[in-house]
Amino acid sequence: DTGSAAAIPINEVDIAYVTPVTVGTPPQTLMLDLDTGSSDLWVFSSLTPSSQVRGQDIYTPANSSTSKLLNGHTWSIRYGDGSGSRGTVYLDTLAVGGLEVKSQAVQTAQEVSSSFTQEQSLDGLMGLGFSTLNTVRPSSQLTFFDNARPSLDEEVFTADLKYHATGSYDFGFVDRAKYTGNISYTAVTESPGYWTHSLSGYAVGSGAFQTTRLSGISDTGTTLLYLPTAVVTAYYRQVQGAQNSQYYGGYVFPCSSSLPTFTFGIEEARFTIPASYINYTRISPTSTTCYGGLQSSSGLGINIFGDVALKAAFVVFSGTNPPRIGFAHK
Ligand SMILES: Cc1c(C=O)c(-c2nnc3c4c(C[n+]5cc6c(C)n(C)c(C)c6c(Cl)n5)n(C)c(C)c4cnn23)c(C)n1C
Repeated sequence: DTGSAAAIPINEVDIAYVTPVTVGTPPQTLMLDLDTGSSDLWVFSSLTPSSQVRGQDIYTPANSSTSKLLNGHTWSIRYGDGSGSRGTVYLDTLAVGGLEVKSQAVQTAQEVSSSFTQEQSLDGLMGLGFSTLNTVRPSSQLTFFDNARPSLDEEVFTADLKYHATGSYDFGFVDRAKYTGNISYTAVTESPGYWTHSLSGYAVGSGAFQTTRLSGISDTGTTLLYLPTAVVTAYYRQVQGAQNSQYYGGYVFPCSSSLPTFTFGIEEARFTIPASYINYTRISPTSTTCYGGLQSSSGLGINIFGDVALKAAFVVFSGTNPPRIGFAHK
């Protein structure tokens, strides 16, 4: 089996991407953020207090003939930006891009933090991390990818996220039409449940490539690219008027400044992030100060290769044993 679905940016700066997912019988369509940095599949639902729902589509288990309450099971998750949600669990049929799983744990939110309520175009998340990270208790549940594995033609899913455009997620196959050249693979460690791997180094603009292994997680659910302070200061040193603002919580610069590209290595391969991806957004609609798409990971305890980096490549998440991750040009 295979599946293929769109990855649609939810706003004009690609702050997150959503993918149509059908749940239940008859199918209820929700727009979920496929997130390789977590492993819970949770949705706005008929159990979410109406005061916390503002325009989202909801999943109503009572309207699905195939829904089954997973008795006595609850979940609670906290994300890197401080947002969170919690609730109960149903099992139901769920499909992404024509790929169906019969008995997927669908975590129904009974409480969501305000940042989720405020984001009307996001109806929940589909975690595509390793199932060890799943927060359902007393027994943890499998991700959609882990449930689909036995029926997949190939134990992979791929992410083709695009800059200011709709990309795609494919399950069970690597679409030769979506990339050029070869795929450069590197080892993944499942600790502690993220797609953790290393970069072989980096370069700022046309500068020399710095060979240094940088460990981090490829996380489709994180907007920006977070790297060590040494790397980030080397980058913004090349940007007129850039400063690390306590007020804005990161590197900002005059929107008129010209930015260098940023290149990262996957083993011998090199991927260059265009300057436009790093000139992320104005700090407010009328401001002439812009916020960088490359920020420091100090304080996070981990480097995060978020969408700013991932959209510069075609990425293969391979669930083989041992797992590996591949990057190709597109
Ligand atoms: C350690 C870490 C992160 C780890 O991942 C992280 C981060 N970066 N994007 C996101 C997240 C997103 C993507 N995302 C980011 C958004 C921002 C910054 N804003 C203002 C809005 C409205 C957003 C939406 Cl709707 N969506 N989502 C949906 C979730 C649940 C995230 C959780 N964390 N997160 C940050 C900012 N930090 C410091």
